[in-house]
Amino acid sequence: MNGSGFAGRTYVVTGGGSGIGRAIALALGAADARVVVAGRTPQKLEETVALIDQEAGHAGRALAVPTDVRDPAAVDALVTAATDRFGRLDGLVNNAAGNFVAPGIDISPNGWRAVVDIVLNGSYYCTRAVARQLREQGTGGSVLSVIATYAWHGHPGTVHSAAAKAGVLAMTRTLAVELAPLGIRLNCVAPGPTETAGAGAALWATDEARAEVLATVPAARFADPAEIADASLFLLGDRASYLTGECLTVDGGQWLGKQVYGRGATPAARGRG
Ligand SMILES: CCC/C=C/C(=O)SCCNC(=O)CCNC(=O)[C@H](O)C(C)(C)COP(=O)([O-])OP(=O)([O-])OC[C@H]1O[C@@H](n2cnc3c(N)ncnc32)[C@H](O)[C@@H]1OP(=O)([O-])[O-]
Ligand SMILES: NC(=O)C1=CN([C@@H]2O[C@H](COP(=O)(O)OP(=O)(O)OC[C@H]3O[C@@H](n4cnc5c(N)ncnc54)[C@H](OP(=O)(O)O)[C@@H]3O)[C@@H](O)[C@H]2O)C=CC1
Repeated sequence: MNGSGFAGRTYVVTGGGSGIGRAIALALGAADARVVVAGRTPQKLEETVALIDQEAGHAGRALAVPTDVRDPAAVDALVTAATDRFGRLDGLVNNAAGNFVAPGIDISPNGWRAVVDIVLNGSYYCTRAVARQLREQGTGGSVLSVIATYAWHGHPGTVHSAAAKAGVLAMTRTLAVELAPLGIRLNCVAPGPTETAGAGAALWATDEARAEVLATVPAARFADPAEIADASLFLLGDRASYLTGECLTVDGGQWLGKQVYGRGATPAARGRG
């Protein structure tokens, strides 16, 4: 990725201690960016930092800042820690999320709040804090939010997450217009089912559930987190310099392949996956 424009830039990645967030953090590090990873579990963040340092061949390219994105004061402190360490910011990846499968009618107010606070409120607090820093610097920058296709088609069993991801998409489109004069671009990436421990535990914990998910994907496989990271770096970086308020779907055709009549319409559903 040399020559991609990331060298020397600094990006905050929430949920950077695992799964897709770690893959994005590693891809940024490999592109010579400086990376600040934030999440609730220090050990997972330090592992990501060690992997970035290992790839770079030296320490100092990455920083772990334990942060709960639901706490606006902690998010402000995250941005302060990042700028104290690296001098400036260039962008943000809103990747942190929480999820579980339950009928909407049975989710407790606290369960609803847990997911919406992380996904929607956390993304807003982080976007606000980073955008204020970019405005102060007068440099512009780029914000990417990781959402899901059910932000627009909905999905039974995850009403809290679908509603929160839809909110993040609306936030992105709104702020893309408000912040364009400051040179700040905002976009979303919507992954399809991606092989991560977090999503596996939350959404397809059994072999049967996993097979059901796979049957919905025309490409007949899960995504590798590195494939989501590739698309993410495109949206974050200069090759997407005139692109704002958009959402790039990276789902192996899953949502377009939704069945509207009886028999399975995808190769996997027909047993050829
Ligand atoms: C296509 C896919 C797209 C998206 C993929 C992803 O997002 S993958 C990303 C996947 N990665 C992750 O999800 C990783 C991060 N996930 C997490 O941190 C947790 O799953 C969290 C979101 C619940 C937050 O945890 P926390 O420590 O802040 O909170 P807590 O433990 O105290 O619970 C709060 C409330 O939620 C309730 N509740 C919880 N589970 C269930 C359930 N199964 N059933 C019903 N309710 C449930 C719990 O009972 C409580 O309510 P109560 O009893 O007080 O009324
Ligand atoms: N994997 C998939 O199939 C899909 C994933 N996505 C999205 O991709 C993103 C990454 O998911 P994935 O990598 O699969 O799952 P993970 O569970 O690995 O990632 C979630 C991350 O969010 C962090 N996090 C959770 N709560 C908070 C919080 N309150 N404050 C700060 N960080 C928090 C977790 O770290 P910690 O617990 O240490 O805080 C974890 O690193 C999410 O936005 C998810 O919705 C979208 C579509 C499909």
